[in-house]
Amino acid sequence: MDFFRVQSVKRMRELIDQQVRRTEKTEEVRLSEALGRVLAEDIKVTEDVPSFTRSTVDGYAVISKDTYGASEAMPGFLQVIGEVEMGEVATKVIHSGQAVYVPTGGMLPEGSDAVVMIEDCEQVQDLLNVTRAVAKHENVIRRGEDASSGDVLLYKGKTLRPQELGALASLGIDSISVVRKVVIGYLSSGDEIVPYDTKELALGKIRDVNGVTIPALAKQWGVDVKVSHIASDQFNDFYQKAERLFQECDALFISGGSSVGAKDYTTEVIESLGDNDPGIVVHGVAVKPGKPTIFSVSSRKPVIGLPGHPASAMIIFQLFGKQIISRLGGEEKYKPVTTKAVLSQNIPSSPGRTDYIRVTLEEGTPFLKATPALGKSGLMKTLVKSDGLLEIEEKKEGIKQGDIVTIHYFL
Ligand SMILES: Nc1nc2c(c(=O)[nH]1)N[C@H]1C(S)=C(S)[C@@H](COP(=O)(O)OP(=O)(O)OC[C@H]3O[C@@H](n4cnc5c(N)ncnc54)[C@H](O)[C@@H]3O)O[C@H]1N2
Ligand code: MOO
Repeated sequence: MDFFRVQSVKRMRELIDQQVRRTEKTEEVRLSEALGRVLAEDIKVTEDVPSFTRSTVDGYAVISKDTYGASEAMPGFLQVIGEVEMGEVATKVIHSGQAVYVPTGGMLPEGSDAVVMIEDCEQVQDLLNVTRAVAKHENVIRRGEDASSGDVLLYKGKTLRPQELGALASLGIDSISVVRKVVIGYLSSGDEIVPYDTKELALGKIRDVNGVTIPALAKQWGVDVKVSHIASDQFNDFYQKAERLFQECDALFISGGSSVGAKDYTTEVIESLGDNDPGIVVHGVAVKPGKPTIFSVSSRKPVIGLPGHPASAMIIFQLFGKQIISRLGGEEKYKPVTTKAVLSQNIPSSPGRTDYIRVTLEEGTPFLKATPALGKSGLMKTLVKSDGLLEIEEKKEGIKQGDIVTIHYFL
């Protein structure tokens, strides 16, 4: 087999970062539709949040200095001059020696700079016995403390999580510019592959598994996927199906034929799409499983040839497909979701390639326990059993029972 442009995993990642550019297209979305989307603009703060200084507790607004030295043994005395209603403007002005009752979230009256909790004082008619001193700004959120007019609240490239949506809501922002959703194309190839809903399977045929796993993974990442009918091992049929998807999508993923068998047209088809500039950048990655991976860029679109074996296809899509999609979607930095675990048995490995071992995770203290789900890359059962992938670096000859390892979750 002639893998003429084999690269390490690290180099493959660098090449993806270099070659794959964010889709320039943006769209306006309502806040209620913006979860998981990537901001296409910086969001400037145009008003102070909160717009008034608020209490964080039920208590009495005071001038902090008036409480200095107050204790259980030696309470301080203040005069209560009124109370603030929730949601209303505080109209009273506090002078030295005075206090005003405020509920949690209520506005602090002018002149006050802290709040004494009701647990730390006792009101007898209009006299307040304060048994604990408060520092300046204790138990309050100051005007503009959350967001101050003129600041940048969120930068372009930020993926919007519930907390970012909450921050936007606090500013009253309902319409934002986000990077248009990435649309990927997926195509299974091979004369032996038949639609997965085929009831009577002819001998020699197998059901299309990758046509289900790869689009499902992509959907889990919030990507729109167009799935083509399976391409046969005939150049024209294969090319036409690939070309249609290539035109309609931001990136194309093809499974099968990435190796170099006699009837494998994948390379030829990939080279026929678009301007083929720079064309195939990588053919073969020093990785197990998934060595016969193809990475091409044509007419500024990435095209990936995934190895046909279902575990290899899923693992390669997880490793590099996720990175490509994150870059197309304009995310500031691709962050794999990982956890530490302690290994339950020795695993040998050959130096010179990165191994990805499927593992099952079990509870454990202080680390989760990782047990390899070993098996051939054509088998589904090891994937079904596993929770994530364990990476064995290129230079290592294996890892030992008891080693602390990093696991990439299947996401
Ligand atoms: N002589 C060599 N042969 C192979 C080598 C090698 O180094 N020397 N590498 C092997 C490795 S590693 C892999 S991985 C496969 C990759 O082959 P292809 O990407 O060309 O894929 P196919 O040959 O088309 O398929 C491989 C295998 O997977 C099944 N398959 C394909 N598509 C699907 C699908 N959509 N759903 C389910 N299963 C699928 C296919 O029937 C084959 O059994 O090459 C090795 N060969
Ligand atoms: O390395 Mo291949 O991807 O056996 O399965």
